Amino acid sequence: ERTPLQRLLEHLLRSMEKRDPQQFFAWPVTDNIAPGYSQIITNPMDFSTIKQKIDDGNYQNLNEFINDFKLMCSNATTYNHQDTIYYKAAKKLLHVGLKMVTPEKLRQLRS
Ligand SMILES: NC(=O)c1ccc2nc(N)sc2c1
Repeated sequence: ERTPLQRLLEHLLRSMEKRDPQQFFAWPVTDNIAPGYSQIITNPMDFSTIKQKIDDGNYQNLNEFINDFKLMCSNATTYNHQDTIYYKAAKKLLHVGLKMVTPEKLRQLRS
């Protein structure tokens, strides 16, 4: 059975995933597609891992979820050069995702 927090996080995750249509952030990045990734990025994160953590009841609050979202985006801006589609997508996704969790947006969800 879903706790209220799990239901909120599932909703936010689905909304964030919709803003990643190319699925750059859907799965863990492999060294095959991104040479040297595992040496450069010490704390990988992706939407499928976030989903599993929600399902496992791993997040104690909204901020822990937001921190993983920020980590996912910052990993992409760390590994990928500024002129890549991945870097640009990460910047946009971060901005859009954080707008979803403003107090105003959260209040609309509660009512
Ligand atoms: N999330 C990422 O940083 C990411 C995703 C996909 C991808 N595909 C490549 N060829 S490099 C790369 C990086």
